[in-house]
Order: sequence, then structure tokens, then C-alpha cells
Amino acid sequence: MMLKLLILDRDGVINYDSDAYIKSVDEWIPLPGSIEAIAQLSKAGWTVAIATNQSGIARGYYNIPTLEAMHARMRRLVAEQGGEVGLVVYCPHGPDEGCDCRKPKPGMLKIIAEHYKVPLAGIWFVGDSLGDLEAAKAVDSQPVLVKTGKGEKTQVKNLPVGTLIFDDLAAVAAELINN
Ligand SMILES: O=P(O)(O)OC[C@@H](O)[C@H]1O[C@@H](OP(=O)(O)O)[C@@H](O)[C@@H](O)[C@@H]1O
Ligand SMILES: [Mg+2]
Ligand SMILES: [Zn+2]
Repeated sequence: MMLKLLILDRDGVINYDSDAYIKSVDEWIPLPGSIEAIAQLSKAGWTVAIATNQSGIARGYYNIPTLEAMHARMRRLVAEQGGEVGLVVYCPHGPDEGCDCRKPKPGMLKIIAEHYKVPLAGIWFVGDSLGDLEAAKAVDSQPVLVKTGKGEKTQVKNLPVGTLIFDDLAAVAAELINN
């Protein structure tokens, strides 16, 4: 049976985002219902992976141990709700480095798909920025926009055809679990 894989963007989908970047564990604050949504999805048999741009590393705003500590906190909070977080892939590069992993490039989605040995076609990728949706479209995944984070600003842009729109991650989870 095919793995039920869901890929999430991080900032603005799981936790509050900030134009000043999320620079410490203390600044990493879950959005309402997001931890519970991930736990419910994983308990319902979904594998939840994450693909996140983290140019704050290249910009010197925080370092990799701090980023990993944020992710350890995220994993602990989800585990406390009986769920688990799968593979977390991040792009530590700056916009001018020409890497293959920074969204809107689909490199991180490809890494996740290869890790789980599943095709990316039709896999839901949930984000709050246009780059998230474009990354999904580039590999024939399903772009899903949430209105949290930068989502409401993104919603008025020229979205990839077929983009699904939900209020938040909890609404995405309810759709996937109940249908
Ligand atoms: O939403 P994800 O991919 O999880 O992470 C986004 C963050 O890396 C940061 O990405 C930055 O964009 P630039 O990287 O400076 O273009 C800004 O949008 C920040 O507000 C934001 O916190
Ligand atoms: Mg985001
Ligand atoms: Zn990169």
C-alpha cells in the first residue's frame, strides 16, 4: 500500500512566522491547532515531512544547532500529543547562492520523495508563500495554501492553477483525515 505522505512548509504553517525571521527556540511558537493537526495526521497513518527555507542561516541570524533545537521542540510537542514528525529538510542557503534546494525550486521535495521512495505526483505540499506553491507545481505535486503566516497576502497573487486553499493546517488535516 502506498505511503500516505504529506509535506509541510514550516514558518507560517506550523509556527508563527516573522519578517524578522524565527531566530531562536523561544521565537518558535506553534500556530493554534498545528501541533494537534500533525499528531492527528500521524495517528491516522499519514507521514508528515517538512521542507523549509532557512536563509537566516546564510544571513547569520542563527546557526544550525539553534535550528535543530527548534525542530527538537517541534518533535517533542507532537510526540506529547501521540504523533510524530517525519523527515525535516531545510535549505540553509541565501537567495543569491543558486542552490537547488531553496524554494520555489523543488529540490527539498525531491529529497523527501526519494527518502520515502514515493512519487511526488499528487502529493499535497502545504505552504503559506507563493514559492511553496510553485515548488509543488514544478514536480506535479498538489499545491495547498493556508491563510496563516503570509497566506492571506499570497492568496491575492497569481496562484498555480489547481491550488487548494484552507484556513489553516487544522483544516487541511480535517480534510485529509475525514475524506
Ligand atoms: O516558510 P519557510 O520556508 O518554512 O521559512 C521562511 C523563513 O525562512 C523566512 O523566509 C524569509 O524569506 P527569504 O529567505 O529571506 O527570501 C522571510 O520570508 C522570513 O519572514 C521567513 O521567516
Ligand atoms: Mg512559510
Ligand atoms: Zn539551498
